[in-house]
Amino acid sequence: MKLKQRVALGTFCGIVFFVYKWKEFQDFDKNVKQETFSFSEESIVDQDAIDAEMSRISMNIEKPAMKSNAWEVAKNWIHPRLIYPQNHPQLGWILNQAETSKIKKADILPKGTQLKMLVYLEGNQKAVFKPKRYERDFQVPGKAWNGYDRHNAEIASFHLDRILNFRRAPLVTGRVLDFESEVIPVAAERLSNTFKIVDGRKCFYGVCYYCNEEEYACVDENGKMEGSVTLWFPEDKKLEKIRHPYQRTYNDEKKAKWETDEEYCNKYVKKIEPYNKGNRLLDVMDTAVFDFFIGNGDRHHYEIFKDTPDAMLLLLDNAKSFGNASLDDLSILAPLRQCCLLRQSTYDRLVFLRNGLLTKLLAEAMKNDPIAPVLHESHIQAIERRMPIIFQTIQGCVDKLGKENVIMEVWKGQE
Ligand SMILES: Nc1ncnc2c1ncn2[C@@H]1O[C@H](COP(=O)(O)OP(=O)(O)OP(=O)(O)O)[C@@H](O)[C@H]1O
Ligand SMILES: [Mn+2]
Repeated sequence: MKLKQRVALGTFCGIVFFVYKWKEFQDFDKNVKQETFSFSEESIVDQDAIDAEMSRISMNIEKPAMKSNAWEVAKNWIHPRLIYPQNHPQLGWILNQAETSKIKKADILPKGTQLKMLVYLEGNQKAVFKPKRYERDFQVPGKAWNGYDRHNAEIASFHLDRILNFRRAPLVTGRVLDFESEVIPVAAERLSNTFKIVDGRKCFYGVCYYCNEEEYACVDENGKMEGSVTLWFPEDKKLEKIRHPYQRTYNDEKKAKWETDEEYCNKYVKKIEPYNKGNRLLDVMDTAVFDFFIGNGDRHHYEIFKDTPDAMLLLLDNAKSFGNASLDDLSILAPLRQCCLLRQSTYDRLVFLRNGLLTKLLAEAMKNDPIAPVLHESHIQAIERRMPIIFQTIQGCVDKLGKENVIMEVWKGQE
């Protein structure tokens, strides 16, 4: 062989070898990716699924062709593990009824620590009215449980419950009351005993644990009082209050067990009923995700339907959320980080909703609420910012324990 031919052959073999090795390297890379399971993979955008979801979430106030009244429909929706069905085209109508029905009686609701009223709507439906205390752009300083209740947070959280498809929150709408004509004439004496006039405006301070004469809600310059209306559960659905296993001490000097021991869940929570197997602990995980999105650090207790087998953890009382949009309180995610469990359907849902769809749906859901815009833009941005933090937390668990030990539809308990 001549020198030129030898060089040509050598170069050719070199190229073949390089291409072979390069391909091998790429395949290796692919294998590694498949094995380690990473959230950075692009999710497939299914436009039909997105359109279907947009129409599921959008609200139509027209009365559907049916005989029953709105309260009956809402009552019949309730199941031990769901408050309303996945498809609920009647919701807009039901909430519109809650917004417009005549108030037959307004009373105090002495339960709880926060200012509110109990109203009786025409057609025998009770509802909780939480009044507006802050302007939308006000950022509540301090911790994720500080400040007064936020009526708009109650509304936004309900719609988030729909979008995440948890369906464990009672139905909520905004409502603007004309205090003079809608409340005063029907106020129970114990409520009107808490009425006062401040700077020429009608106000009430109610009866509750923290209620007092100096902390009141007032009408605006037009005599209107904005608030949220939460439909009361049917009387036969009695509630049982349960201490949350990740309850806070609300005391900087005193840490709760879960704050000092990352093994708290494995050592204690996973071993005791009702968390040792089944749905409850997975409900607690869903709630941690939910509360982290909304910035609620105040779930000291939760409620379930009493005497109900496999009862859901109700997402009742979400008013201490959407306070400070710049605060991402990671301690709210502690249950997820420590227990390292997540329902498969919740995980799938989060994958579907990331990359902006969640807040798009939320905007669609709330755009026609009577008190729209429900949330200040900063809170919408906060929700988007919190999504990748949730995924990082899940990824941390999966890296440690493997996907099959973290993400599951049913939890069978510790071996
Ligand atoms: N929609 C509802 N249906 C039935 N019961 C309800 C409803 N809303 C509230 N309640 C009952 O009233 C109690 C107080 O309501 P809520 O938790 O909203 O008030 P709160 O003042 O924020 O309470 P807390 O200070 O404990 O956080 C609840 O624990 C529950 O038992
Ligand atoms: Mn509360």
